[in-house]
Amino acid sequence: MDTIKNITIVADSNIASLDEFFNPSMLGQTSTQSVNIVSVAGRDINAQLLADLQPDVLLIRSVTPVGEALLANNQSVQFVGSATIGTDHVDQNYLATHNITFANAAGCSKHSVAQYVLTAILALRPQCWQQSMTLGIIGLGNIGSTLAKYASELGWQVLGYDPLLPASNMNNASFEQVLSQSDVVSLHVPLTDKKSTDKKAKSAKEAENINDDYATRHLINAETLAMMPAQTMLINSARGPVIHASDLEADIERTKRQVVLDVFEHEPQIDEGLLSKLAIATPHIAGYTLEGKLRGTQIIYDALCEKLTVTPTQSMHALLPLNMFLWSELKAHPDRLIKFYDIMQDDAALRNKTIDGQVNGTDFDGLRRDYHLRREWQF
Ligand SMILES: NC(=O)C1=CN([C@@H]2O[C@H](COP(=O)(O)OP(=O)(O)OC[C@H]3O[C@@H](n4cnc5c(N)ncnc54)[C@H](O)[C@@H]3O)[C@@H](O)[C@H]2O)C=CC1
Ligand SMILES: O=C(O)C(=O)[C@H](O)COP(=O)(O)O
Repeated sequence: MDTIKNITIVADSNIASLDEFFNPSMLGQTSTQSVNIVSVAGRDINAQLLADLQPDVLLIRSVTPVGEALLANNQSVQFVGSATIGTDHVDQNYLATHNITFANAAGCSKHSVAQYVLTAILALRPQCWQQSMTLGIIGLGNIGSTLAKYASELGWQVLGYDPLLPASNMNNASFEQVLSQSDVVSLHVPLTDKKSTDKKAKSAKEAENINDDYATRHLINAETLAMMPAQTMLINSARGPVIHASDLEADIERTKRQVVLDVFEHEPQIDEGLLSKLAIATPHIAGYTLEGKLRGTQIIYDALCEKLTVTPTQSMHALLPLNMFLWSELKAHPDRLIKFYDIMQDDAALRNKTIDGQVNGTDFDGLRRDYHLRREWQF
């Protein structure tokens, strides 16, 4: 791609600071070269649009499925960047076999999501500021391990389960132990699927390094929910289909469990039956801080610069206003939580969109598009 004169980029308009990062000067272009950036809603990026625009670069977030259906007739795209941690919407094997470079933004919002989880717990159980409790964490990668650090700052016990990592003082329990012995269980796994007998699908999983003995779709279902005492809170800020939605609804009906969902199995449509039973519900914004989103953009910008063999010159730090949100201050003044993050406001905004027994996809996406990005607390 370093020989391309003019670069055409199709990008999800929900990517933060697109123009500040992806312009001729920041992409090392000379005065005779141009960067044409077309930004559209992520769900509107389709094969026809790519055929019409013939972009060199595709920049997405989590709502654009990328694979054969999108790229079968592609002659132009050489780089796909997803400004997200999750990659379940991208067929990475398809990209690799078609010689298309892929980058995602691993870890970009790990503090933001961990802070979302902490806020949810402390909003629902303020006594946990003073009292020790056991936090169960399923998935101890970037977000799970960051959450564990906050938990230990608060003097909480951590029971962690991650079968793909070595045992450690954090990775210290079985799945059953985490579910049955925790006061709160928080999910931080990627969305992955079970073994396929189809050879092609199997090698795709191998290429993406997914160990499907531990597939996470419907990891939380009627059987696993039954392992959790009724008073155990459940939080999902990973991916909706990690929890079987109708099993969860039946479980809450039976146990009156406190459940916090940022992600939903049938997102972006949310059924009021489930919504009305949740302790906190938010529209997939756990990672939506200014820092989390800008870091996502920075990571894919750096990767594109590498592909273009130019030195990255834009830095998110030049775009960030002063951040006054210090974790040390909040820890010393728990009564300031609402000023750091008013999670109940996000909850109310989602519930207020209920019409005719559901929140529709347009309204759900609108809440995300127009979200006032919060600030990440400095740890
Ligand atoms: N709600 C939101 O706004 C956001 C949601 N996410 C979601 O959070 C997920 C986790 O993010 P990171 O921690 O950064 O990813 P990561 O890749 O750093 O960590 C995921 C961990 O889960 C483990 N894992 C995989 N299968 C497992 C299983 N069956 N049981 C237990 N552990 C398992 C892996 O070994 C890995 O250590 C992402 O894949 C994404 O889907 C990420 C960012 C924002
Ligand atoms: O990074 C991820 O993974 C996420 O879930 C994102 O924060 C979600 O944001 P969108 O990509 O859907 O804007």
